[in-house]
Amino acid sequence: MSETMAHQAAPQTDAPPAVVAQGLTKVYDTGATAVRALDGVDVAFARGAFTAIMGPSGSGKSTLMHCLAGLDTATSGSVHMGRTDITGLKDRELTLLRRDRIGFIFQSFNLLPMLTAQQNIVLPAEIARRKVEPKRFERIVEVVGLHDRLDHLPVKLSGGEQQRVAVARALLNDPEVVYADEPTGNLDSRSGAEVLGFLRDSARELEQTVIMVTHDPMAAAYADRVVFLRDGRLVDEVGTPTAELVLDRLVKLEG
Ligand SMILES: Nc1ncnc2c1ncn2[C@@H]1O[C@H](COP(=O)(O)OP(=O)(O)OP(=O)(O)O)[C@@H](O)[C@H]1O
Repeated sequence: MSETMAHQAAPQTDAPPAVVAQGLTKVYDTGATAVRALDGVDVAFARGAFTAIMGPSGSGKSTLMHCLAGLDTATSGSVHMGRTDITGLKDRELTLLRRDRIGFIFQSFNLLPMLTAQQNIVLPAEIARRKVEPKRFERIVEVVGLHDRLDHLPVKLSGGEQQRVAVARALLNDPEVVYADEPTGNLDSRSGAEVLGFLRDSARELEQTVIMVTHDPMAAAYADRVVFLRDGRLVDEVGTPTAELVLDRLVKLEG
């Protein structure tokens, strides 16, 4: 999807971006030396857009994602989700924010082995005592193509199918943002392409905001926009990325 289309897909209101970080700084105090993992990051993520975060190893990608998603707290600066300033929230409030407003997809799928695909998909809703809308469930299962796999345990599913279950689980609650951390890191290239296609479709068709950390230029090419970190700073970005363009920028950053 072109950047223009991504912007057209956004609702025509004066709603703020899905996520905004301002002056985001994270210092890890490891005793002898302090590591400045994030050094004043300003970035906004549009609603309904699929954005990839890239950068050399150690540039701060995971730290940025963890601070944006309320999994870690910043040393200074702020993170807004919509109109909510999440910076000052207490642990309990952050837990509820993650449960009710965010979907997560991890490299390692994180499915419960004793539950079927369907049970895994609806588990977060059940824990939160939230009613699952049958239409929404059907739609999501259709998008990720899992109809004939719903009764299977994870061990009976391929890696790609397991990650599709994780994608469905993340999307079911219609979260404001889905964070994906190297979602294709454990998949072969065909299964990876499928999962990335679903993430792209969920942004296009469901207006789902998706923010993904990846090392892989091919994966980043599925996004509407790629932002680049180096030494904890946002140093570049590309709209309407291709794998070649992303690789070119990465090589420049690492050089
Ligand atoms: N818990 C921690 N304690 C101390 N330093 C940390 C901690 N977590 C991360 N760091 C440091 O912060 C910097 C950024 O790390 P981060 O994991 O965010 O980078 P990254 O871009 O995700 O790296 P990679 O691509 O290798 O996963 C690195 O120098 C790292 O060593």
